[in-house]
Amino acid sequence: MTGTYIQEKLRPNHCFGCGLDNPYGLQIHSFWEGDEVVCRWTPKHYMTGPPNFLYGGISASLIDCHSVNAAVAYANRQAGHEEAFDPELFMVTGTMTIKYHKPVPMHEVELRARIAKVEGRKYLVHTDILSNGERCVSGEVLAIRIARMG
Ligand SMILES: CCCCCCCC/C=C\CCCCCCCC(=O)SCCNC(=O)CCNC(=O)[C@H](O)C(C)(C)COP(=O)(O)OP(=O)(O)OC[C@H]1O[C@@H](n2cnc3c(N)ncnc32)[C@H](O)[C@@H]1OP(=O)(O)O
Repeated sequence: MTGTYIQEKLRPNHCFGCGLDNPYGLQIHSFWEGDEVVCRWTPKHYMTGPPNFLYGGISASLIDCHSVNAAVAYANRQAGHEEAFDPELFMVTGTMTIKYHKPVPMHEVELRARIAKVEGRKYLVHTDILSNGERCVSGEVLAIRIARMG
């Protein structure tokens, strides 16, 4: 792992997926590994969908927040604000497409995101969810930069 977690640079943040200040949320912790943003995360026992497998909506939430946070980290890196993020650099999800390749077992998963394209305010991010190194879910998220809300 290189550097601290991306979410630590986004506080205060009560977002259900990525807010470290939301004790009821998913509490993802993402970090740079080369040009990819990585997160390792373990489901709670009550997050099942199909018996013994992760609920698909949780997979979508993980991909959503991990991808948007990756885009925010990328934009800050490009702007030279890697250590302390620029509070004006804020993004939301515009569009998200999820493909469920295989059911996700109820143990630790790894998310891997990479920035595929930047066009003006739009950041296209590809993220995979892997279980034991095998791709189970993939997502394409369009993060859109906006003026800071809240
Ligand atoms: C020291 C640092 C401290 C920082 C502290 C921060 C604390 C918190 C930090 C971090 C939290 C991170 C939180 C992560 C959040 C997780 C993900 C979510 O749950 S987000 C919630 C769900 N998403 C929404 O609610 C969006 C709702 N939609 C909107 O607000 C607008 O529609 C918005 C912003 C998406 C676009 O509206 P416009 O008026 O600003 O801009 P227009 O001109 O319409 O679009 C700009 C460009 O984007 C395209 N675009 C717009 N919407 C699109 C869409 N849905 N799909 C595809 N393209 C779209 C347009 O075609 C346009 O492209 P062309 O420039 O012409 O090429």
